[in-house]
Amino acid sequence: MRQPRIVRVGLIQNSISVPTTCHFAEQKKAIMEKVKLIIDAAGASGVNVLCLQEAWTMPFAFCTREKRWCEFAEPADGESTQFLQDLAQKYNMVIVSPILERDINHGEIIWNTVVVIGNNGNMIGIHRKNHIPRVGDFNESTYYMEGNTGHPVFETAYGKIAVNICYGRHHPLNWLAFGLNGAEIVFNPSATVGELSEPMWPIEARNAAIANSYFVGSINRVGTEVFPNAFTSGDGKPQHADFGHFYGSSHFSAPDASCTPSLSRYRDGLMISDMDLNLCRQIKDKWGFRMTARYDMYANLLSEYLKPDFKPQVIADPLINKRKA
Ligand SMILES: NC(=O)NCCC(=O)O
Repeated sequence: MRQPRIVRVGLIQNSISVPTTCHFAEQKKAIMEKVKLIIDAAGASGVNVLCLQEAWTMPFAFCTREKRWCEFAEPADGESTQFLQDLAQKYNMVIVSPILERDINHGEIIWNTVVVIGNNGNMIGIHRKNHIPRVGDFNESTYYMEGNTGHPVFETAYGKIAVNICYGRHHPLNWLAFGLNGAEIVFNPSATVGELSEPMWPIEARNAAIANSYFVGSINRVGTEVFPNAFTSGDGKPQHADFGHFYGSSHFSAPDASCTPSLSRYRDGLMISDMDLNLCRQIKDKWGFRMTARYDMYANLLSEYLKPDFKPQVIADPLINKRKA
């Protein structure tokens, strides 16, 4: 009986614009100029909520473990947020902006953060990446720690949104927590390469959308970023100067298990999809996942598991070694 709640949602994937050897200010400016054109296209298309890719203002330099890339970090209300605030207001659009944050009020430490900008150009709030990868060349723990902002859901003019940043998509409890807080759309801005994660990419977000009865917007950058100094992955293989290929393939998943086609593996792109947020409740009513979830049972297991004297509940076959030859 409710009126449809149609929201037009956009995802932007892009490569960097100039080589990583250029002056940092030039690199950032070039990316901002390129992304502005795509945001303008989203605005002209009537997008209501738009999400950019992880650390969109910079090359994904964390593989290098060189600290000079921290130069790209900026306060949550800094240059890129101010740049996007104007565009959010101009296009009456919510913009989700993942950046490298420098927290000037807390010792200038660095976080992997998303800034949520309302359609009036106001800053609604921030969220910091909960799970930090230590896999292959993704040595991000060199730069920032696990986030301290929990699982906020941002109530915007167009719906309740949340952001599960990149590696957090491998953690089902992270997806769950955004759902428990009432998210209707969860964005997953990412930076990941084909050799590492491509077989997982079409599965994890889609599973999360089904299990949590919400929409998911998955974004990955595109291209191969070559860095000035070679680095190793600590796996005995030769040193190298790039991560491999960021495979794009941004797409949406819906709570009814449907999904859109993906953007290109190679080119910049803007994915736009209209979604009726009523589907979240309709699927909850149909499947009853929340109702049947037995959260009390799992809360109990988790609290037992955290105790130092926890013993796994394993029932061994008493005849396990008794088989005659
Ligand atoms: N940026 C990031 O967290 N990448 C980790 C690699 C992955 O999760 O696929």
